[in-house]
Amino acid sequence: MAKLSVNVNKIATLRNSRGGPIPSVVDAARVCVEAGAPGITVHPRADARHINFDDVQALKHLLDPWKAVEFNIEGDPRPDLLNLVERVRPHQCTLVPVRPGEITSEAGWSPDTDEKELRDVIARLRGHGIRVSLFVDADEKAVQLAHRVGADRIELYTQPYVHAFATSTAPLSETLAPFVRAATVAVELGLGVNAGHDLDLENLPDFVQALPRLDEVSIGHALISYALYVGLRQAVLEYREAAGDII
Ligand SMILES: CC(=O)[C@@H](O)[C@H](O)COP(=O)(O)O
Ligand SMILES: NCC(=O)COP(=O)(O)O
Repeated sequence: MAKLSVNVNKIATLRNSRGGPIPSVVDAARVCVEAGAPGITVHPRADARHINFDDVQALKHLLDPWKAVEFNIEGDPRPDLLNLVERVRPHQCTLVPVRPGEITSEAGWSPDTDEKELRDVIARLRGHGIRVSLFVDADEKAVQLAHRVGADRIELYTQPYVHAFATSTAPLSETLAPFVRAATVAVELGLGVNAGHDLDLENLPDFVQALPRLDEVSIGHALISYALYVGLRQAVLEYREAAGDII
């Protein structure tokens, strides 16, 4: 079983497409938590293509009274984002590498990333009581990096699993093996295990079932897209069930 954290980036994408206030990110997040979602995730990118800093502050205000709901802010460790995270004090900050011009996340932190910068950023955020997760590929060396730089958790970048799930003729166990191994190493090192990117109702159950530990899955694009057909409350209920959260 894994806790579902709903990424509401794409609500802001739709909102920004017309330049007005609707749909409301806060109203959408409220529907999610009222449907029992244990977490809300946002990724306020430098270009503010969807979630902006005002959204983050408004979500913090919404979620504060919901003591059982976690707020997760993702992003690259740029100064303005770190200052925002220090002001907002979310439960978790997920550090994600960002490549110029990317449409979406394309990979986790490389195992040969400069450790000092990451270690200093992580110590700064943890000093405020914020749990830090490091976004990594399913690579033992990247998991070991996360441990060396003092992260509390890893977040496994699941797009390679999703792609193989949809296209590969190899046994599913082969597709899952790197993720199982990476999660096993993480547990051995005392790290928590999160996962995310392109997960959906089809590929999620097998992934949740296979890993030795999975604390959280953050899901946005597929869930919000599905909600366009069935409604946001129903989408959250189905995704909670697919994540193994007993409804
Ligand atoms: C880290 C991750 O895989 C997702 O949070 C992704 O970065 C979402 O960003 P977009 O919603 O801009 O695609
Ligand atoms: N960390 C992954 C996330 O927050 C949502 O990714 P996606 O489901 O929008 O691909």
